[in-house]
Amino acid sequence: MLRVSGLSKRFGGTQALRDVDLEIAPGEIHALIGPNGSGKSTLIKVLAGYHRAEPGAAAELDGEPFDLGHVTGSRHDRLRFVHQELGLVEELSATDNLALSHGFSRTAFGTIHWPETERRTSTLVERFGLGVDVRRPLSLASPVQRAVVAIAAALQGWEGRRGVLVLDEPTAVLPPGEVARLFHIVREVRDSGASVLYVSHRMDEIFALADRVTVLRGGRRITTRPVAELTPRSLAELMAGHDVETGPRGCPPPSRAAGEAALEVRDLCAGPLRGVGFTLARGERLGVTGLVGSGHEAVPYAVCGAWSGPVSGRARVPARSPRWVDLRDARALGIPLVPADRAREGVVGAFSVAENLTLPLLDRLRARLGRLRRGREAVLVEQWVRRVEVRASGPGARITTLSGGNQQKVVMARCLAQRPDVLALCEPTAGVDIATRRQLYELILRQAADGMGVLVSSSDTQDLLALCSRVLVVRDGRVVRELHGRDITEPALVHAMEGTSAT
Ligand SMILES: Nc1ncnc2c1ncn2[C@@H]1O[C@H](COP(=O)(O)OP(=O)(O)OP(=O)(O)O)[C@@H](O)[C@H]1O
Repeated sequence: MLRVSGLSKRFGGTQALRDVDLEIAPGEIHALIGPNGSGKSTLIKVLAGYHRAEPGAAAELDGEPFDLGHVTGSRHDRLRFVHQELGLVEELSATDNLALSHGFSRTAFGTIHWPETERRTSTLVERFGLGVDVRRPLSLASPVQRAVVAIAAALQGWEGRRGVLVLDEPTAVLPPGEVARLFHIVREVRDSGASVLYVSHRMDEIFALADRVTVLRGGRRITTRPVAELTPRSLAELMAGHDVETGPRGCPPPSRAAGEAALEVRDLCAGPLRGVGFTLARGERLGVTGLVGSGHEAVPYAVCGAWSGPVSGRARVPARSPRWVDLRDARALGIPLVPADRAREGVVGAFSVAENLTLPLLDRLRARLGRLRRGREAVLVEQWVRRVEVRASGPGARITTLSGGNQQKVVMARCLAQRPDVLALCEPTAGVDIATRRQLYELILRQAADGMGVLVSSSDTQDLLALCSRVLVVRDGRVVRELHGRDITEPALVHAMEGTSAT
């Protein structure tokens, strides 16, 4: 269905793709996998006509050649894309976003037929059953709902067509229940005769969904294999180029501290949350989880002062002050946040790696008369870039030129560089490859061992199993279960989230 050969792409000193070949068969789900920065998004952006390939590349779709050497708004109607950053206009509604690519329905007088346009949007979006309000601006929707709108936008007018639907890490912000729903849609698209190119870091997804997989490393195609011939371990080895541990991580070390509180929260109400309270000990890693809409993801935002809706409750960080703080002024608690939606909330796209990293530290780096001490800034940036192993062309590189996983490391470094007593994380490993995921886990565990309290909200059970010594399960806005140490298992978490019996 799609054949690409000799595809190379360079950005200044970075060779993002080297002579890559790719072939996708008709009706195939073809996975594309590789470590952060291996060139997956670049390949997709060349296919989409956003980047221009270097001379020598050739491509054809369903037997028709097309040119990868030009930048075009839309390469081919039979290549459809859902990009990592989703490509939505968040000030507009789902209806407007879908109409941007496929137009509005018109009345006989040529004016916009709103009821019909909205009905068309609802039909597409409701396949996912997430209750997206098709009239509200997408900035007010949840990350999951925005992902659904992006997928619906790509699927418009697709039914029964031959072509390739390209999904670049569509599940990065989707909780497990929603992933199953997405798989269903992806299979439906395949069964209707189309092919799918599916980029993911999650091995389980590739084994559950894909027929074949192409592995990229360092911008080169390492291999293309039927998934049935591989095991998670052999695939991880092909990705990393050496033997890799892929099994579930053993139980993380128990929390060092008992007693001394790092953070106390009482009567927290925000979004669906109805009076949540907990104490996080120094050195403890406390998880908060639940199904979509349970409210668990509001917890880190609310204690950092980053929740956009009304908040009530009180909290204190005893190491900073014995005083209780009204959660409407939660910023006074000084807790940094690693947010769920990196592109929207985590980085300033127009800033460099260094500027993104030192943004909250400017007071510390200011000399008399308010001038920034560039030398000190450079040393600090260099230390953290090395410590979290950020791969970038240099500290002055614009943050958006880094791969997703490397951007995540910069966000994490920015929070840790503040030397906080408490760190709050929301979906900390979304879009991060296996090796980087392990590095991030180790970094967090090390900081906790030094006494930092860690509050992590995640819908990814792997994160909770690898990081947490205690997990609060939230249902309908209340904590319904508390799991400790070895009791934190995948089935126990799922049963508690869903409110079903474990037997
Ligand atoms: N616009 C750009 N300018 C400069 N360098 C870029 C640009 N886009 C990508 N790169 C670089 O090209 C390389 C490949 O990046 P790419 O985003 O394609 O990786 P990826 O495999 O999609 O990573 P991830 O899994 O983290 O999303 C990286 O080193 C990245 O920093």
